[in-house]
Amino acid sequence: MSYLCIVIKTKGNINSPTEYKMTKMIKFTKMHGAGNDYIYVDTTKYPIESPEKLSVAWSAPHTGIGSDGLVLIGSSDKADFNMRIFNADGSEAKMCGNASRCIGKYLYEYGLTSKTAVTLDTLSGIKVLKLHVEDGRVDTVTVDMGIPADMQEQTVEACGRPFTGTTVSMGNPHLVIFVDDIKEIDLENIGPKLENHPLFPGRINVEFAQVLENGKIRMRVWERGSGITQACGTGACATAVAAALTGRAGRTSDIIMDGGTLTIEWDEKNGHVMMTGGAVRVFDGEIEIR
Ligand SMILES: N[C@@H](CCC[C@H](N)C(=O)O)C(=O)O
Repeated sequence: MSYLCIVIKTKGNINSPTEYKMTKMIKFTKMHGAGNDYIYVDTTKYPIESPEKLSVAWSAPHTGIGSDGLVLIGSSDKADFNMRIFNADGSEAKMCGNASRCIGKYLYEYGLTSKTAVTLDTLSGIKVLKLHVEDGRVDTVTVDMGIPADMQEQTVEACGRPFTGTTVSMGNPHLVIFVDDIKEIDLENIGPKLENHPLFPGRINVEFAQVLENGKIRMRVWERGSGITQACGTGACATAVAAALTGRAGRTSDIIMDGGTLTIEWDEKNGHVMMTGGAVRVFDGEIEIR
């Protein structure tokens, strides 16, 4: 089977062409985890040269495919597979919780692995994915997200008012702010101000959270490089960690986001954060690169 179609168009004399135009067809899969949607490309079959630019172009809702960013699946000499994640603005992040679950589903259901424990090489280290399979399909995935770091209380001003939150790194940086009523938060305006606050020179992901009853936490996220998304896996982990650290919750929380819920357990013994949730394939497609 041929996966790559290359069309070379020439202008002028064939012996001294003045311009070559190469068109490549790239097969991709659109997937989401709790509504956090990315375009997935298997780069072992479709190598990609400028993922930063393609992430911007393909993520655009009207002129592209429409997504929160681009995820590249590749091979690794340290783990079973490799993941690279690009936000909708083309910036590369070190880790993505929702994408790691979707990759687990992709690998198993497209026959790239028959393992149900898969290791994934990311810029934030090797993550272990445990696939929960039902009737040959990956229903949910548990990811060992590692040990949270850089936890600190911070007060930051935005839109003329102070916000006190907890910073948590889950490989990528988060600022988690607990509020009494999440509906009162104007995330569209406050989010970008906090993301780009001078206190965070590398920019930051921002989560607003409200504690509900029975270990449930309602959270909304403004993602660095992508804006408001329906969910953030690393953000859900950061929220659960911040809630436990500040005595607002125990070691296990259900984080309810706009697009779905993730269960987060912060293991008391080894300090690792375990994230469990679904992964959904939306459609397969083909797109041309010129
Ligand atoms: N949506 C992701 C995180 C993606 C990267 C983030 N925007 C960053 O720049 O750090 C998740 O599910 O974790």
